[in-house]
Amino acid sequence: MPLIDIDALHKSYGETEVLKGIDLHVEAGEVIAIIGKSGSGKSTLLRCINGLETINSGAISVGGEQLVEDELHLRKLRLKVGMIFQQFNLFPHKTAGQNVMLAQQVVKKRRKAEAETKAREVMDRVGLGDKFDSYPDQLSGGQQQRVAIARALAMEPMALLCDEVTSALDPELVGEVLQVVRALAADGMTLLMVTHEMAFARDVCSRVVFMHQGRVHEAGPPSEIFANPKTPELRAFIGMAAA
Ligand SMILES: Nc1ncnc2c1ncn2[C@@H]1O[C@H](COP(=O)(O)OP(=O)(O)OP(=O)(O)O)[C@@H](O)[C@H]1O
Repeated sequence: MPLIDIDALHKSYGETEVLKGIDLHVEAGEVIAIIGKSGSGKSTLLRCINGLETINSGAISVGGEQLVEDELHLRKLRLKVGMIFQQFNLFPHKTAGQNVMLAQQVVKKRRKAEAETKAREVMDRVGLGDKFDSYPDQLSGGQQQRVAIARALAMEPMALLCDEVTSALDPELVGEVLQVVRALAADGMTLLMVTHEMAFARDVCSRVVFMHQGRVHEAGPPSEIFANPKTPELRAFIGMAAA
């Protein structure tokens, strides 16, 4: 059974249907890039998987458990998938380490010592072992985003959803964050990432999903999607992205 199973997902905001029947099945260990024009529904799809948005119809399950919209269930589901956003959303008055410890203590009810051990382990994993006691404003944007990744990893999610995690960064800081994501992929983490980094999608992802007007318009391995796009919409998008 796929780790993330999405069937006939529909999502509207008011009268506007943003997701028009999405089917997507993600196996454990897959690294999927979601690409498409602004407004095609990419972020909304991730937010639905994480239970941040209610859905109108269809079904989403993670780890074999179906998303149903009662609060307790949604909270459990959010624990199974981590999400990383364009903005890092760190608490400015807490150190990097405390930021990584906090959700563990509040949500997972870990004791302080246990949360700290885990926080040190994941800070090491993102290459920031020496920044445990630094405050966010003492860190670069790339380092802050790596703290946000560490914070998600500390919750031991079954999959990570990444929503344009490099878009807010200065160009010279993009590489270090992608390097961390690349290492997670190599370690077997299941990743679903909305990205504008086409070279990264081509090199690292096992599958590329092209969204257009609320639907999965074309999907396949990067070799096919980039070298042999079948639809005019994908051809136009790739042409635009390369420009
Ligand atoms: N909370 C909301 N209320 C109303 N409309 C929304 C809301 N969030 C998104 N939308 C609309 O839904 C559509 C899809 O938005 P979404 O952010 O999912 O697209 P996207 O493909 O991720 O775009 P981008 O690349 O610009 O982030 C857009 O037309 C957007 O204006």
